[in-house]
Amino acid sequence: MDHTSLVAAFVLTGLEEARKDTPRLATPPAVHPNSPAALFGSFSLPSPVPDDFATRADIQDFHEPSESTWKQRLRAKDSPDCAVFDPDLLPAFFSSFRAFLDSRTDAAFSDEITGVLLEIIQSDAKDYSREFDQLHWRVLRAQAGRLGPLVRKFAKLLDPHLPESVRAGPDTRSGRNDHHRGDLDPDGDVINLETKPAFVLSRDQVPSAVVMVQHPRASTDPHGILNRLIEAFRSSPVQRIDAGLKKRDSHLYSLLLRIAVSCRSRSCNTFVLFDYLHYFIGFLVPLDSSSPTSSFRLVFSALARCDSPETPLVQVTTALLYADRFFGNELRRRTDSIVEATGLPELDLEPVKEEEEREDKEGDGGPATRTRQKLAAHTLAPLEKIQRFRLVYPDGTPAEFAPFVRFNFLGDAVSTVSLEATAEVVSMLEMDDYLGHGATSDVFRAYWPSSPFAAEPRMSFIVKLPRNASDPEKSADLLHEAKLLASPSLAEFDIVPRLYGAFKARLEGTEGKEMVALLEEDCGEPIDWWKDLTDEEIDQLLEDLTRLHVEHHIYHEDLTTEYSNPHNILVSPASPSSSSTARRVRVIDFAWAQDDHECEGEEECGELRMVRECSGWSRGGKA
Ligand SMILES: Nc1ncnc2c1ncn2[C@@H]1O[C@H](COP(=O)(O)OP(=O)(O)OP(=O)(O)O)[C@@H](O)[C@H]1O
Repeated sequence: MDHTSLVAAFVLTGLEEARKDTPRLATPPAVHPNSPAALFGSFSLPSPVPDDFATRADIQDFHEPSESTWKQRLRAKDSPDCAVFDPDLLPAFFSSFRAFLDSRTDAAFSDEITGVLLEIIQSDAKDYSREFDQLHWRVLRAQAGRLGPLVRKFAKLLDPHLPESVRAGPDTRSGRNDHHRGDLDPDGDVINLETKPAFVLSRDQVPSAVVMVQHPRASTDPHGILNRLIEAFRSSPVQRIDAGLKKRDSHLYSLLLRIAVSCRSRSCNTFVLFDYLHYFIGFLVPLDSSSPTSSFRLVFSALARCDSPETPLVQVTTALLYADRFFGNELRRRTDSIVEATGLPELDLEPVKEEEEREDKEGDGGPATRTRQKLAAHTLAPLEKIQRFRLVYPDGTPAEFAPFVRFNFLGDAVSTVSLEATAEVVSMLEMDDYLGHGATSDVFRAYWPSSPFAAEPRMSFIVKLPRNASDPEKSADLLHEAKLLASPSLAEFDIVPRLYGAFKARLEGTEGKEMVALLEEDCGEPIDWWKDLTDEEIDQLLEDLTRLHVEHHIYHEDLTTEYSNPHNILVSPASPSSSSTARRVRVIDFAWAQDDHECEGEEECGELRMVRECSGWSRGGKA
């Protein structure tokens, strides 16, 4: 078998078949570092950077011992100073990788691998090249899953041919190379960041984060976030990531910080940013390379299509695994020359500081609490009064759904309310991050006021839509959740999200079918493990859950995954209405909850016992 057909056989018939047929690849590494576990961290991307993300001024006090509140903050050294746009970075990076491959003794093999891989990519690209608007974003999201296996295949083909010194090899660690909040970094600092990039590629414990932009028109619309990224750098290829940028375009600001958090929380300096169709490749470059604690610049390339034969995404992604070996110096040189030629804009934090001080003086509690209290009162109250809304993507494009209309769900059945147009004002609610889904709903974070360009800070809330718009059962499950959350006794119980309203929209092209949407309070981020809660928080949670059972007769049914992970327990910073600085632990997702539970008490009740046992194991682990 010649080499080309060998490679083709390997790819087409799978690893096991190829192992049988080929003596040259007969002994692939037993444990490959680019295993699926390493490739797929998670496909959800909860925003790691809340909208009230600390400014650089706030970051300075991060190390204060009184800092007991859980906050997702960048430490000063993690915060990129500025972003540098290098349109030629991608081709330069790719050709450098190709030159590296070509310098191997069996130079021809890189072409053969490229050929086989390109074929696969381009067959995938046939789907992508269909009219974009015909592709539902859910389909695109599912297709993004193909990238991981492609990269894995490519890395497997490549690795055995590389010289020992750069080979990923069998000994390197497989699995996610994540740091968890509370771990210590190499400098002994507590890591206080939790993010979920799309997945993390890991080689020799050097990871690369792949950050997915969960928005269907991020790069296809002129005002999509990726195009806005390019637009922002059109006049100057160097931009400060500061309060000025936050004011001009808060989405862009959050995106750049999110990239930095995704990378830095995994001690990783390389990333791919993509939205299924287009991608950027980028790096965090230390300002002072001699000091590992120096702050960083974010450097990224121009937008490239995923199916481009020039720079196939899968090869570029794989190349990131080897980037540190041959691209570091060149990258620094390029960055420095752009920054020198352009000059670094001045950092201007004064107006923001003044604003914050004014707010602090007016409030009652600690600074963070007062700000939120004020914001909550001013910005989220109108949500409860909205009668009709349309969903809008961050670029202003209306989502495909008809306007939603508030309805009295405590009295009405789903399909009987009139949705005829009225002269009432239709609010535009802007979806932002796609937070994820369960069996029932797709969940988005949204902001109020909705304009990304508004000067005032915005508050987030949650939009829950049924997973399958035309399935009446999903809408009925959401309605069930709404009824529970709105019941007078539960509405005041802080452990559950506040419901701002239930709405419905008529589905076009269906015989009178309607879908339900819920607007809920944003309860923060899900915890990964029980050990993410302190002992005091677990005690409080157990007490609250017992109240939920005994006083409110609610049996949640879905508190944990089948592996006992607490996926419906969320944490958020301190309550806006309390002077306490403790973070809040909340329970979400009442779509399947029973509301007629006669609880036999914590000794006998299955759900209470299960939570006590699972959280108890984690306490045992801590001790
Ligand atoms: N109120 C909220 N605040 C913050 N994030 C939320 C909120 N509600 C949902 N989410 C996010 O959305 C994800 C999916 O939500 P949820 O579990 O409610 O979906 P579901 O379809 O109702 O679940 P299930 O399959 O259990 O019925 C959650 O894991 C969480 O990340």
